[in-house]
Amino acid sequence: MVLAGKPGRDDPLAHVTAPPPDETEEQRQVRLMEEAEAQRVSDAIDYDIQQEKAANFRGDIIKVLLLGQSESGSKSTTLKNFQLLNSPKAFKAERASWRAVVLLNVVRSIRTILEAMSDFHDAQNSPTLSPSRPTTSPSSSVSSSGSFLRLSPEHLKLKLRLLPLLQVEESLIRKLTPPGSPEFESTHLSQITNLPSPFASQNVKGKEIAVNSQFAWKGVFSKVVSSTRDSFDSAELVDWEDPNDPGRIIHACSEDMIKLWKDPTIQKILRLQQIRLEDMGGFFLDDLERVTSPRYIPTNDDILRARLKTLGVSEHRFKFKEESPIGFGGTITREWRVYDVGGQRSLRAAWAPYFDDVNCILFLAPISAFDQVLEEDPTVNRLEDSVLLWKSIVSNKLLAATNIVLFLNKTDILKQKLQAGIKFADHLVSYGDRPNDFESTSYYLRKKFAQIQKDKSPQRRGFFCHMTTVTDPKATSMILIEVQDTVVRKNLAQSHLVS
Ligand SMILES: Nc1nc2c(ncn2[C@@H]2O[C@H](COP(=O)(O)OP(=O)(O)OP(=O)(O)O)[C@@H](O)[C@H]2O)c(=O)[nH]1
Ligand SMILES: [Mg+2]
Repeated sequence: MVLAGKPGRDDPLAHVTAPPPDETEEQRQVRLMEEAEAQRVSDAIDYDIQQEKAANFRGDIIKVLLLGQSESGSKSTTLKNFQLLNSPKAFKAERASWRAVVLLNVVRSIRTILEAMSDFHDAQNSPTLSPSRPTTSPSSSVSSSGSFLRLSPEHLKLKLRLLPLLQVEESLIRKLTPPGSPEFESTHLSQITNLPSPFASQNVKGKEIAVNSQFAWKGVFSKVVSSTRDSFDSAELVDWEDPNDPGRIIHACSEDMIKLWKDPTIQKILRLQQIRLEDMGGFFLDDLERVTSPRYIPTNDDILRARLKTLGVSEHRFKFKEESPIGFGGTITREWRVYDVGGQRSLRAAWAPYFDDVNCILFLAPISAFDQVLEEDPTVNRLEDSVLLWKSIVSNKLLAATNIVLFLNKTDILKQKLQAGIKFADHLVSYGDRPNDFESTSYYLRKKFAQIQKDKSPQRRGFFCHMTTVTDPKATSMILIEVQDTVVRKNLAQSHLVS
């Protein structure tokens, strides 16, 4: 039968959206009200999208994407610097929430030492056992100074006394990543307490807690206190009387932790196994007395040094006032949207959807990582990974007109490593016999990144590069102000070009 021509019949959705044939007057009124409300919501969304497009076009909204490998030193730390610079009050209000992360970082460092002691002990006692770290071997019990290394009964007692910390770690992680949260599967360490020896578990080694910034982890350790007072002190959020507060056990273990970290034999064992805790994110072992004290609240510096791996992508908005470019002495407010992403290889596919409308990419390359390998793939050198990532970002056609600012970061650690005698050329053969100092190595890297950008960019773009230590808030704030300035100027120039 031919139905064409009958009103509504040639619209395939007509019968789906049509009112039910037996609709009462009352039902009709309800339906019409619901339809009107749905239309209102839809119009409001359309309006918001239009407004945002217009604001984007005028340069009122500036979108910044932070990119770089995991622990690049770093995206989340740079974001914290943005927060510190543009909304210091909000940053201060969150200080107490970071206490759990600092304590977790402390416990993780101690676990690394305990595992190194176990490896060393096992390798010493069973010459046939394949040591879990490449540099540990029975013969490695002779230190570089030639003296014979041995763990004493006192060391083993110390280790036993520190065991409760492993349960603290587990309970901190459980609170930060409750079952059902996306992070739970990737980070939980529940096996650790079920094992006869907590150090026997190979699969927890190197596991690091990751938290999706969307998840409200900052609230999980807090008392419920609501306050809009300006003088609000985030210490009020901590329930200091809570008998289950993880800080209590950590405080009780404080003296033993200090003893362990300062012990010369332990230091030598760590060196033999090439473990440099002081170069890793979240290093607080030199501040144990302070960070494990009762009623400890992290300082701004502590928060910048705290390490919490990112999963997913999160957006952070800041209002930023600046002088009007037209020169009437007034100010204009711009909104900055900063996107922090997880840098681990498996998470990089999530970056692409952000490429088509960001105004600026801040690319972070940890240049201190020249002698390290990726946690997710130990066959890949971390500096090489950063270089390859840089190549793929600068050559990406979607990003051809996007401003890219490069931070060659962790310069403090690079300096320390070179001073400690670690040879740059041993890991980068092309470096040849140039001097093993900071000036030469950083100059070499700067040139290398610049050359790649020049060769691979689909169209000409300026090379904006900063040598950074983003855990230094003062120096970083100056750099960020400069970056903000450059991006605004470039953005204005671009919008004039298109208008
Ligand atoms: N010493 C030193 N430490 C740094 C520097 N930059 C970052 N860090 C530390 O390195 C660790 C890792 O930094 P994050 O900002 O968490 O790294 P990320 O790039 O966000 O890493 P993912 O979330 O895994 O992608 C943190 O503990 C930082 O405090 C630096 O310039 N010097
Ligand atoms: Mg991060």
